[in-house]
Amino acid sequence: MIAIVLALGTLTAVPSIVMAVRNDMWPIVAVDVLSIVWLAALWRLPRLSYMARVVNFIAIVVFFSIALLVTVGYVAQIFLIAAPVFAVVLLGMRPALMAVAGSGLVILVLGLTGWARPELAGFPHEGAVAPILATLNYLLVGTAITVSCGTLLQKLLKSLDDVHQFADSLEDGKNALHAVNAELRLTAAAVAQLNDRVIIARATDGMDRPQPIIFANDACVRGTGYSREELLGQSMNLFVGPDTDSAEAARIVRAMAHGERVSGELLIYAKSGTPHWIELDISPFVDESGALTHWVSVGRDISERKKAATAIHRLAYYDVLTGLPNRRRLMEQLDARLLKAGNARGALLFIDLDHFKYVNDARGHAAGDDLLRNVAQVISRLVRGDDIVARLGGDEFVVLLTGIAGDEAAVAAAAMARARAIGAALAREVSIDSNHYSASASIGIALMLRRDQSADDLLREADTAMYRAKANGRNGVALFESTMRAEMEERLTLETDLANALKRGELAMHLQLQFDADARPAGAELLMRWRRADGKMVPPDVFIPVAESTGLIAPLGDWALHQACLAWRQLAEAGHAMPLSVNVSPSQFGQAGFVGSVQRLLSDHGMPPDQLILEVTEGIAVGDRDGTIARMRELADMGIRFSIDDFGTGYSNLAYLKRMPLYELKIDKSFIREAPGDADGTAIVNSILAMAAHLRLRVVAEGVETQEQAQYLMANGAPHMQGYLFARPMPLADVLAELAGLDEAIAGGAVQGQTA
Ligand SMILES: Nc1nc2c(ncn2[C@@H]2O[C@H](COP(=O)(O)OP(=O)(O)OP(=O)(O)O)[C@@H](O)[C@H]2O)c(=O)[nH]1
Repeated sequence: MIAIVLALGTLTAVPSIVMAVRNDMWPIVAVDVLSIVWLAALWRLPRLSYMARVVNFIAIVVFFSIALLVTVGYVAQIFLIAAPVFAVVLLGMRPALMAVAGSGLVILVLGLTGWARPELAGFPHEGAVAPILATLNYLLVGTAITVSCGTLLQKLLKSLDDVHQFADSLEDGKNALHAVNAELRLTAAAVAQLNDRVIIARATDGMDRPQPIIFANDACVRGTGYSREELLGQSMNLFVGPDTDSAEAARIVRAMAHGERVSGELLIYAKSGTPHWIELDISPFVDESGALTHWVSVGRDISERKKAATAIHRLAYYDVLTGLPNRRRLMEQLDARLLKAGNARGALLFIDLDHFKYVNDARGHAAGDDLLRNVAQVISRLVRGDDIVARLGGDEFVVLLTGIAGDEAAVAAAAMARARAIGAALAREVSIDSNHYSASASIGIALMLRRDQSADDLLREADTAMYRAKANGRNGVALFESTMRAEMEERLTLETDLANALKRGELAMHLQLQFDADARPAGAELLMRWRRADGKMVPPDVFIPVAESTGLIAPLGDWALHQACLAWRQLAEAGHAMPLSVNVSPSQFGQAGFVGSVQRLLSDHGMPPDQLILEVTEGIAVGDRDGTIARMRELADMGIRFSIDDFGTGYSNLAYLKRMPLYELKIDKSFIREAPGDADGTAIVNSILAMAAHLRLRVVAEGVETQEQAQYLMANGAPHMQGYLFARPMPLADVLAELAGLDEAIAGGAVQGQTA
């Protein structure tokens, strides 16, 4: 502003100075020059503060005005008004009003002193009236102009302020919009990146009309195989396929029709037609007025979870080897059938392969498995419609025949015919891995006749009939008859009684001495005896299979080992320490911790490991052969010895036998019984003895009952002998007495006579 005033001032000052010089008005020249120089100085001194510049500037204006008033006359008073105007602009209202008052005072003083007298028409030239009136006029107009300027300026500033504020708020709004925009982009990016499938569909009136998809994220595009363009505008029904559960889909649509959030699991289809399971959550989206505008569907692929659940279900309900329903599934299905059967007739067939363990022994477990799979297929091919085939375990299969019409006799006849057909089909030779097999089976039949028959009853009846078929010589069919019920109940009682026999102390351990070629006691086999509470003895060949089938064999086996340790101590204390043989069943041997528990027992009782002989059967290596052999080696490394019991009755795989750390073979009594009279029996015994010699194994011949048998054995390898000829199984006390008697006899030299 100073520059402008300086320029304008210089512009007007030049003609003024020229005129003043021409007319010799040198004070005017001085005033003009001084004002211009002052202004120029002010312009060129930028380091002056704002206030100093303003005060100097207003001072120049006042000086210039006063000088003009004095030199030119009262007419120059107009210049004085510039001071408050500049003041109001540059300093504000209050300094401006002070400037008005100050310049009014200047006019009054100049007027009264006569330096610049106002000439007012009608008023005397002299006196104070004209200066006072002129001053008042000036004050009035000056104040009006100053206040107007000030107010105008304030309004202007306020407006400017408002404009600024508005601009600021506009800026804030813009920033906020940017933030919202960024957030939206972030959310969209996050949704796009989600592994869950997100679909947004526009809600249209009525679920019968399609709800068009307006958004589908990348996961949805990837998972369904449709491009985004193919998805947009389509209805979510696009994913429904032939195996989609229509009831579940309808439930979801119903909930949507009510505007409700809904979740569920659905089998949906990709564009390629591949089905997969989706866990869905569909939520309604409403606008501010509460109106439903969109559906947001979030889906997660749960195919893997479903697959795992199906696998778990299969494991729980189906047999892994054959794929047939297992016992649990069979029992559930049986229960369900019996419930809704009403008067419908049916029959349950219990099929057990004959001597299946020979296949395992002779051809190996894998061949046994193949045969079981083949049996499953053969039986499955022979059933119809609603019939059920299941594998109970081992070599046991069950068939439920349904829909048989007629009275009891007709149902029985039909069931017998079907059972025989199955038996005949199984007997047909099959070739597995270039080996030929044919299976024979014993089949028991129970008829569904009574309404009160439970699944357990039916199965037990069929099982009992199957036992009868086995007892009748195997490879046959037997129908359950009410007379067998007593037998079945007897078996049931046997199971429960056996479970209690140990606790009640009904079991006893007898020892049967074994003799060497010089007829000296060389060891003893421990044999379990069970006298029931009613005093009746139960033979081991009756209760041992029961113990095996019920799992009681494990605690019984532990008990037997414990008894062996106790017996050995007593024998040793009586001066007759000798190796004791204990039978171990495959299931007991296969128990985790068996090795450790044997080791503990021996050390607890101070029995040397080489005094314990574990008698196992050839079937011990069925299943995990390598594991069994490794376990045998572990025990053998401790010093424990192994004997193969009933040798010759199974189809032993000699290659495996050779890998076992064996000490002894026991020739089964059935072969000894036939020697030396029967040529076949004798040949078998001879070859076992030769093989044992070849393998450097000790041999014990079981069941030696006659002098002829003993002499024959003495003449053919002279194995150890066990049998009634020498000693019967007896309680330990009797054995101790017998041994004491033998000692005396040997001392008396009478032993020769006994063995001659
Ligand atoms: N290969 C194979 N064998 C099995 C399986 N489960 C059980 N076994 C064997 O199947 C055999 C069943 O034998 P049992 O039914 O008791 O006796 P068996 O030899 O068939 O004789 P009988 O039934 O008296 O005619 C046992 O030796 C088991 O070890 C399996 O999954 N695979």
